[in-house]
Amino acid sequence: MKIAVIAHDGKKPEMVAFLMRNKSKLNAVDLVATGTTGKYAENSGLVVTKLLSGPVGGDAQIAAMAAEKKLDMVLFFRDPLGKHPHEPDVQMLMRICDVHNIPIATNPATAQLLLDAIWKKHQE
Ligand SMILES: O=C(CO)COP(=O)(O)O
Repeated sequence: MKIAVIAHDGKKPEMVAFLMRNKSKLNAVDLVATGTTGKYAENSGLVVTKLLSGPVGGDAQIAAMAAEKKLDMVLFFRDPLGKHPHEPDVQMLMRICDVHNIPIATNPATAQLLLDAIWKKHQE
């Protein structure tokens, strides 16, 4: 199972807390993240493949993986109160996930529900 994790700066602490809380489930998962998110994510002790930082193409790299159906799920801890110079990339990533029917969570509550669901499905 391959899961992409992305967090805007204002949401990185929540993202790390989420990873720590779900470490037992995520240990067996192939995790990929945008650059800075990945560095923070490693604080949880999980192994993470780091791509480019979001504003310089990381979101686009994750979108490309989604378009090629190489991802099972995207966990995107968005900060709706922040300004992002790469907002077009953010919109593009969400659009591509919708185009290719890739599950995408944009807040921690949905991320938890999606992870629990995909985990249960894989246990069956
Ligand atoms: O900008 C991002 C998501 O849009 C995340 O990028 P970083 O993980 O490099 O901070």
